[in-house]
Amino acid sequence: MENNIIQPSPVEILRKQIADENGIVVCPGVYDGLSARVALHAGFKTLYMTGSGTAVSRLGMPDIGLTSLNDMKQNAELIANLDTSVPLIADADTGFGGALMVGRTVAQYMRAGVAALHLEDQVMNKRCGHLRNKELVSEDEFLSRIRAAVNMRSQLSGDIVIIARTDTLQSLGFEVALDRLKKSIAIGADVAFLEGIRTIEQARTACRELHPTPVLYNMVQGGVSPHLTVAQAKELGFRVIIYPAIASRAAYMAITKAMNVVREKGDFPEDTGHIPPSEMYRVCGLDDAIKFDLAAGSNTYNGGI
Ligand SMILES: C[C@](O)(C(=O)O)[C@H](CC(=O)O)C(=O)O
Repeated sequence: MENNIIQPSPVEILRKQIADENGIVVCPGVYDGLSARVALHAGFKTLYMTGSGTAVSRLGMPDIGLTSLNDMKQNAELIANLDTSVPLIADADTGFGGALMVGRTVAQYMRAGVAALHLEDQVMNKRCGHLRNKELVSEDEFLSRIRAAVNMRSQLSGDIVIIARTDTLQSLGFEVALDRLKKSIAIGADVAFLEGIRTIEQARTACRELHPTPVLYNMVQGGVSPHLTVAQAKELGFRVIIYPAIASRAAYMAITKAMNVVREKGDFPEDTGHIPPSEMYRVCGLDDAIKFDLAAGSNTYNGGI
């Protein structure tokens, strides 16, 4: 029976994607069920759950350390399970506390079906990596976060890709940042994430120095890092590229426009999105839901919708 075929787990799929030295894993940032569905419908093979998008969408608050483990884990679980053949890389901020708390975070992300998570070295009162005046924890504290993640992974049966992110470049410089990433890799981190890269030269050097460990590029629109295409990032040596703000910015701009049109014109003209409701429901899995219902012998949707 079709359902008995053992599918590779999301983390197995991701490990294979990342292991391809000639490829680059392209991950659009998504922040909720709809943005994830649209990305899946567009054909992306890996997704990224943005903490920033989670903060603005779930809390209506900025990315300044307000999302809790529960907010992030619930969002990640929802997104990761829409299509388990497409792995999810999820933001885990600082891990939300000391070593024990980081361990809980890793365990909960693993149980939620998340394929990879990233942990950073900002203080708990963190902020978006592309803002000014970030505060950092000591190297020892950061490494204890990574060690806690690695230890929890080996304690549980299962797997998760651990991505070490450092925010030190802004205030402590390139050498310190690279050193923290190298030490994280020595402890067991699988992927390196140098936040806030400023120049192409830094990008190239980081990929070269950290090789063969895969390095992730954070392509934030309007952020501090150089604008790179997928092809350019690949050429520089990156093996993963995330577009964290792609969906949240698009939604923000489109919603703003639609709200202003209705408020100003007292009307909602055709060009502001007249699609039948079923179009969006289809992208959100309507056909599969109907198929499942019919196969169960229910006749709820026999007459169509
Ligand atoms: C990657 C990131 O952590 C995120 O939350 O998506 C943010 C991106 C953003 O704020 O757009 C970051 O700190 O770089």
